[in-house]
Amino acid sequence: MVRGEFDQIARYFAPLAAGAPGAFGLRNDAAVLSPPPGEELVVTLDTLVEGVHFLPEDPPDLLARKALRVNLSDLAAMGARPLGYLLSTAWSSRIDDAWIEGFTNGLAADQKTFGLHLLGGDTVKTPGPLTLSITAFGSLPRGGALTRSGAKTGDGLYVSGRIGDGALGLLALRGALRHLSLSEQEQLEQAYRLPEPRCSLGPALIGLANACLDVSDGLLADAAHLAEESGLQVIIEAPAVPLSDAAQAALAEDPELFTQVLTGGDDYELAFAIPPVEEPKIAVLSQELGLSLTRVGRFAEGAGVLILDRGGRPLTLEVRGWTHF
Ligand SMILES: Nc1ncnc2c1ncn2[C@@H]1O[C@H](COP(=O)(O)OP(=O)(O)OP(=O)(O)O)[C@@H](O)[C@H]1O
Ligand SMILES: Cc1ncc(C[n+]2csc(CCOP(=O)(O)O)c2C)c(N)n1
Ligand SMILES: [Mg+2]
Ligand SMILES: [Mg+2]
Ligand SMILES: [Mg+2]
Repeated sequence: MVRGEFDQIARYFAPLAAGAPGAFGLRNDAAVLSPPPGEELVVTLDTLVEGVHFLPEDPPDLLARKALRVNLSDLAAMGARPLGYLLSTAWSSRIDDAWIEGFTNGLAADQKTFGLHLLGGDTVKTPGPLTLSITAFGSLPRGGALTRSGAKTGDGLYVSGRIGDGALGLLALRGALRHLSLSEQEQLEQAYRLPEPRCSLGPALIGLANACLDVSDGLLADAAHLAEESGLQVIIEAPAVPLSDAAQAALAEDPELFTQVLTGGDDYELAFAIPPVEEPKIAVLSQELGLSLTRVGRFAEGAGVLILDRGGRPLTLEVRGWTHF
């Protein structure tokens, strides 16, 4: 069964807005939102399209959480803490009430985890693929935003967590990593379906990092964005790229998969530039957050991205990351 549009909003979406007074119970034309005193708003939007960003069989609760999390990752990349979000859903013909219930249960769980509420949105039906769009709002101390453009020569390039699990997870879901154990495949699939936005790390990097972004298109492509915006070259040491045990097992069987690790995307880790004087603080922060923060390279005079193998020789890769066109 599928409820009518307004019935759906009242039944499934209004409860998600109950904690946000400015959302008026989703019974008005727009929401009212103010950042905390002394802070400024940070806004971002990402869209997920079935077949492009997720698989038709992805469970609705995980998909909802991924849609929210990719946006939280962009807020974290700027150093912002989440405040709230708008949700646009274009339901395809296969979506029924049970599916929507799973979807909104996923949102409810992550609202709790990350401390934000639904503020409003839009519900439409589409003859095309299921399409979800979230606009997330966050805030940070006035003037504190991290950007992609501040890296300096000699800064270290760091990444959070592990790189490549998301991209390998998609391969696992497509049946391309059958040589791995079931638990290794599941670990990678989980990384693809439910990324971990680094919401505590981002704000902690204000005053430490000279530049920051989140890795969504692939480490090479996104490191190249940092380099370009900062007017520098970025040099990445391939052996330093942090890999999970499951990813290492995948690479042991097929070293060619390293290209996927570097360019496949779906990581939602932060990549950031740290000046040498601040580098000792990164180990402390890593301890405090219980999150590995790994130096994978450095910024130098020049342009573009250079990736070096174990012997310091440049690797040549045809692709750098995901692009839609
Ligand atoms: N259609 C658009 N209209 C206006 N701004 C856009 C549009 N598409 C992208 N942008 C802006 O371009 C910049 C880069 O967007 P992009 O989507 O590549 O970054 P991202 O969200 O960090 O990456 P990803 O989409 O892979 O998660 C952002 O500032 C974004 O707001
Ligand atoms: C089914 C399926 N096929 C391929 C991919 C890989 N992929 C798609 S978009 C994107 C970059 C981020 O998106 P955007 O830049 O649009 O925010 C990546 C890495 C996927 N996630 N699911
Ligand atoms: Mg985007
Ligand atoms: Mg981003
Ligand atoms: Mg994004």
